[in-house]
Amino acid sequence: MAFFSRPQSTAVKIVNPTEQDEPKTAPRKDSVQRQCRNVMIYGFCKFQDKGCLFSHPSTESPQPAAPPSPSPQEARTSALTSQAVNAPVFVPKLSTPAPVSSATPPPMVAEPLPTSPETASSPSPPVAPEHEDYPAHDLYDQYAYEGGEDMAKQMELEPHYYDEHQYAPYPHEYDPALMDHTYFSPVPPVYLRQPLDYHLYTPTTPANFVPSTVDSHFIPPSDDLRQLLQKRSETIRSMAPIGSNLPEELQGYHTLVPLEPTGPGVERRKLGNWYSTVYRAIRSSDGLPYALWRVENYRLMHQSAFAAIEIWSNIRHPGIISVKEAFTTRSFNDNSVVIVHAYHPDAQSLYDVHLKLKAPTMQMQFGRSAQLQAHLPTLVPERTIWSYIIQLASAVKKVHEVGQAVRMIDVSKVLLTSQNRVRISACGVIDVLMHDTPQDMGLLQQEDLTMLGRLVFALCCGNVAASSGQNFQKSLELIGRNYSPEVKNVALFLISKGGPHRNIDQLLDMIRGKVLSEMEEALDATDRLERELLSELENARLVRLLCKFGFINERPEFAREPRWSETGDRYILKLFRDYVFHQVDEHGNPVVNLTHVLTCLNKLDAGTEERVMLVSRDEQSCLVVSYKEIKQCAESAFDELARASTVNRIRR
Ligand SMILES: Nc1ncnc2c1ncn2[C@@H]1O[C@H](COP(=O)(O)OP(=O)(O)OP(=O)(O)O)[C@@H](O)[C@H]1O
Repeated sequence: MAFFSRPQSTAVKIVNPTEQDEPKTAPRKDSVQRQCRNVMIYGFCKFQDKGCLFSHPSTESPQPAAPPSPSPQEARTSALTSQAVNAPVFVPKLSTPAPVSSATPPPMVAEPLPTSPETASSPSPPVAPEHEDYPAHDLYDQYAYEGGEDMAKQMELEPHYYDEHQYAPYPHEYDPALMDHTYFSPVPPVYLRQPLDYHLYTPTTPANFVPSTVDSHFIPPSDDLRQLLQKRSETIRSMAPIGSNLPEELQGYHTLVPLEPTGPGVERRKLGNWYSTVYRAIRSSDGLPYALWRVENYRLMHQSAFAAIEIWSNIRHPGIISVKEAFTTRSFNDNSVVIVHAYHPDAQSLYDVHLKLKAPTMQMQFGRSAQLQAHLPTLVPERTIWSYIIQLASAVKKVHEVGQAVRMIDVSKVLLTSQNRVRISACGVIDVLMHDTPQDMGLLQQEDLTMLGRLVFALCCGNVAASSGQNFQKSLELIGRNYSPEVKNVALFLISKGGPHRNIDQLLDMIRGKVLSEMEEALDATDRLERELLSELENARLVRLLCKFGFINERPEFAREPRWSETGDRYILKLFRDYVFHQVDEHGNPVVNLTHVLTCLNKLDAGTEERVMLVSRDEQSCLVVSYKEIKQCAESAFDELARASTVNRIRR
């Protein structure tokens, strides 16, 4: 089969329009040509001879007789008339209303006009509001809006133009009885909702407003973001090295993978008096990955040790890695305690990112001096330092608010989980390990601030021990040289022994100005992600469509069904499938054109009127059908299938 192009539409010659062809432009709606609203409502205008500027048809009778069979426009006018019998007299608003005399009672509304029984009883159809039907008091604004400023000005200059008593009939309160119910319909209007044209992709915000190629503070350029997410998916699926010798099952978790190097020869640091290892494992009940903190050789004597875990499991904050649960286990052939946290694939500690000496990768390129330089950690930019301070301060604030202390804010325990996004890990671990050592919570919270100060020193100076005794002065000078005085102040405030008055709120007050720009970046990130999401929105729709096609096409039970045979109505689905996926070019080579497939599927989903020529495999017959017809056919085939699947389930 050859690749068919879409049937061409008939060519239409484009010529300059002649004068006769040109549409007659409607005469400008000047106020003088506009019919007076009083005439429309009441059939006459009492100001006709008193200077009313609107047009008044030369009719003798102020009460026009109802026409025998009204045209739609007339019917509408009669409906309006029937509703307007109690309406107040139309009085254009003046900017300086004349005072109302209290002595003379204001004239009341016009007498109800006799209406034809037909128009009086029949409910009026919902009518879209038009300018003419707006309440009279909006008319002044209407003129100004439509460009009738001259008229409006004229009205303004003639304050005595109207009878001053005419102002009173207007009630100050909103009277529903006076409402034009064609406008404020008590019954919700019925709309015929048209489906979206899915073949037209939803436009996103203009690229220069939310640029996706720019490396913003929290979100890398779109391509990198996708790579990053792909890499994370891959990380989640990675396997443990062979010979890891890990338990197959651990209290409802399986497929353990160590997240740090283990085994003989690996240098290990202790957490307090204990060694710890972090694993990733899949939870059987939900199939999701979690980070398991295992503290080795720890014999837990009392269940009360887990009291803090309950508190931690209720803390939700974007700067804290959530705690799920904790348990003891002997599956590692020892007494281990395991604390389960949320897992963030490819997370790296701040130590690994900023402080760890990097391998000398540039040796070949730049020689020995470059090699030595390559070992040195690079200076962390001030913007990044502020971002970390703000995020961590916000996390600390949350923890202190619930009467808890973080107890572990360290470059090795703060993880970078995505671009410039940090989270405190290992929460609850120290609480479990030290559960039998009573501690003053106020002091622990003070210690949190000091630990945050040490972290700031370490990051600014590229040295874990930057805030320790002998390094302190030199580190302070270094911070003063490389960072703004505000960073230095914050670092000093945090590290100083401030006494019980030093608290997280004071820190937040100090960094208030920086929080604003952080928030802007965060909102920018939300916009960026929303835009990315929007561009992926159509994927799910197309997958669903393809799945439907997969379900209905080539089912063995349809092989002898007359409806799917060459004379059956479902035959077009077979041919359409060939048209979309099985085309060959004029040399008989398969056409593998994703754009063609997507275009066809989108048009099918939209059910467009566009026609397509479908040719049988033997090229003996061809059908010209619209996408709309194919869609109807596909939907009815799928509905039948879906119904059959339910029936069988019920029978079983
Ligand atoms: N919740 C988590 N999600 C994803 N990865 C994590 C999580 N918690 C820890 N990790 C990973 O596990 C690694 C080991 O964590 P750990 O706290 O033991 O760090 P470390 O650098 O080995 O510190 P230490 O030397 O004190 O043990 C971290 O570097 C981090 O990459």
